[in-house]
Amino acid sequence: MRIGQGFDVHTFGDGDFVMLGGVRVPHNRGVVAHSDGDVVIHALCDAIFGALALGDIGRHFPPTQERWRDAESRLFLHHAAQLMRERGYALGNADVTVICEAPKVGPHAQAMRECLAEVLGCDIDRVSVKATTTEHLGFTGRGEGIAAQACVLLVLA
Ligand SMILES: Nc1ccn([C@@H]2O[C@H](COP(=O)(O)O)[C@@H](O)[C@H]2O)c(=O)n1
Ligand SMILES: C[C@@]1(CO)OP(=O)(O)OP(=O)(O)OC[C@H]1O
Repeated sequence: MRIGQGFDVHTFGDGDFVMLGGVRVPHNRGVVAHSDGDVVIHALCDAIFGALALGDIGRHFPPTQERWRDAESRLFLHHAAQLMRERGYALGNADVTVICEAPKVGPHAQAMRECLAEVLGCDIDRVSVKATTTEHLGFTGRGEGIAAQACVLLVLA
């Protein structure tokens, strides 16, 4: 078994939606990012890369490379899942927490779980998506940005 954790932050910027767990969530801001800025998927990728001791998302998809500009983050997760399988592991479970005052994640959590499970190639009951505010404290509390943290357990396939 291998355990991994990941964390990601993006600043809010111009726009009217944020990508979260592969789902387009309407919001009065967008995010500033090289890719589509999906903090859920970025944290999940880093958790998988961490569990496999394969570095981090920036090593696999350097922000200096034009080819990743506006990229769909589900491509990153697909790659992480492929590396996991190549090394003989399957996803035991993944647990993600989104941290922001808004948008509300709850109404979209099921769609995110469905999308993540599809990209990961696993049953939906292995994937959890939760959310919390920070009670108006800190950068998420001031609505300056959005964060996500993820934990994964990888089991021998
Ligand atoms: N962006 C968010 C934040 C929170 N939720 C849901 O609200 C519950 C209460 O949040 P607190 O920070 O006040 O504990 C939380 O447990 C989530 O169910 C949400 O959907 N989206
Ligand atoms: C995802 C990558 C892709 O170039 O860029 P960003 O979208 O800026 O996201 P970040 O969470 O900063 O991770 C770094 C990069 O790998």
